[in-house]
Amino acid sequence: MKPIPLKEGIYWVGEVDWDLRNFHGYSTNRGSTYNSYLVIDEKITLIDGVRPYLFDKMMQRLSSLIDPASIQYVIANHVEMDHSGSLPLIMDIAKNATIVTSLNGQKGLLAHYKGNDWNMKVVQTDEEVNIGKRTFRFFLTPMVHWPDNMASYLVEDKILFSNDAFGQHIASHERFDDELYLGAVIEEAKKYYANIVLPYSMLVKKTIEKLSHIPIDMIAPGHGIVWRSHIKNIIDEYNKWAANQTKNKCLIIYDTMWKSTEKIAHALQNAFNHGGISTKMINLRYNHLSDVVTDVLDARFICVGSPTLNSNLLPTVSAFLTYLKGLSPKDRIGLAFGSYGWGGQSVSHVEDALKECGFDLLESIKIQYIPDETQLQEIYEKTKQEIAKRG
Ligand SMILES: Cc1cc2nc3c(=O)[nH]c(=O)nc-3n(C[C@H](O)[C@H](O)[C@H](O)COP(=O)(O)O)c2cc1C
Repeated sequence: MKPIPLKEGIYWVGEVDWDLRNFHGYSTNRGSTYNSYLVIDEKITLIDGVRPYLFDKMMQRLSSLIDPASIQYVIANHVEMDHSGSLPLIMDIAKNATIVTSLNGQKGLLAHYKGNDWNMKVVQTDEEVNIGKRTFRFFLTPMVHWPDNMASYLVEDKILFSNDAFGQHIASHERFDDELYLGAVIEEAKKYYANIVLPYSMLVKKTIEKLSHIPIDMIAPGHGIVWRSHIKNIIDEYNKWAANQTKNKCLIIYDTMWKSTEKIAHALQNAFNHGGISTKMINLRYNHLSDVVTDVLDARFICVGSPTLNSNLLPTVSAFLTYLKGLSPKDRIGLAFGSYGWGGQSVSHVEDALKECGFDLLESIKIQYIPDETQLQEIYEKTKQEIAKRG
């Protein structure tokens, strides 16, 4: 349980969660970490914490460096329990410590951990707190992704403790971006952005703009690896995602009971391919929602298909549409399709959901029972024309 130095006197003291595979419904195939950082100065400062079941391991790391009772500041960048869950345990040990947080952080922490009488210092954007040789400057980042979020910048060492921003769910022995395969780290950062940050892209843009004025040697997020060699790469990616830059890529997302809807899906695939658009077939029975929305992040076309089941959608498609609406990606081109037997309500349900997302819709495709070769050819021709109209 060794602490890992970031710079002199600054250590990662978090914990790796090797077994985590589901994080409030987000599939974390590579596990995760909860990153807590310790700054040893005149006033010993702890930044964020771990989930309570990992507290003892975190304490072992801390205790190898300092007496945990001597912690004077605990910076709470975010109220969510993966970072704050061990705060009551820390405050029981560091009885004289002051929690440094945003105003919404204070409200959120007191609403989570009721009945506590902690010393708390509320900070604003650009406010500074001196801890000896070093100074923390705070940047409030409300709604990236909770109202309480903030980032803490260690001025002299040029380290940005960004909490959820720039994070990735990766469990690894390695702690830095240059110690792992960069493509995999960016892919996990993309998944994190799509599932957690996407609805708040406008605010992300503003945050990046604000941060562009400060020199940064390291970005130390709340999950995953610390950025020190590829800071420009991750900021460039964040800029693209926040600007909603899509590729000429089409997702054909569906489920099917007897493969009729799947036949339509393949006819659509051929039409998009003919238009020079790369396609990805995503059967919701075999793909996790959090992976599907990772693809949504940079796809221009989103086709969604469901057969009619009991006058409604297949539950997998329904769940996907609910998740998609919540994440609200903007400026996509959508298409609803599906097979039915008699009422055929599924396609209009998909259409309604895609309209609610604000997508520009291509003409929907609805086929009774099994599409034959003529119908599939018609779907192909019609979709080709629709795509051509969009340029
Ligand atoms: C359990 C069950 C319930 C169904 N309910 C409806 C329905 O309410 N309305 C309807 O139009 N078709 C209904 N169907 C018919 C299917 O939509 C139809 O068989 C369709 O072709 C299936 O498409 P798929 O092969 O893509 O699953 C139902 C089929 C099943 C198996």
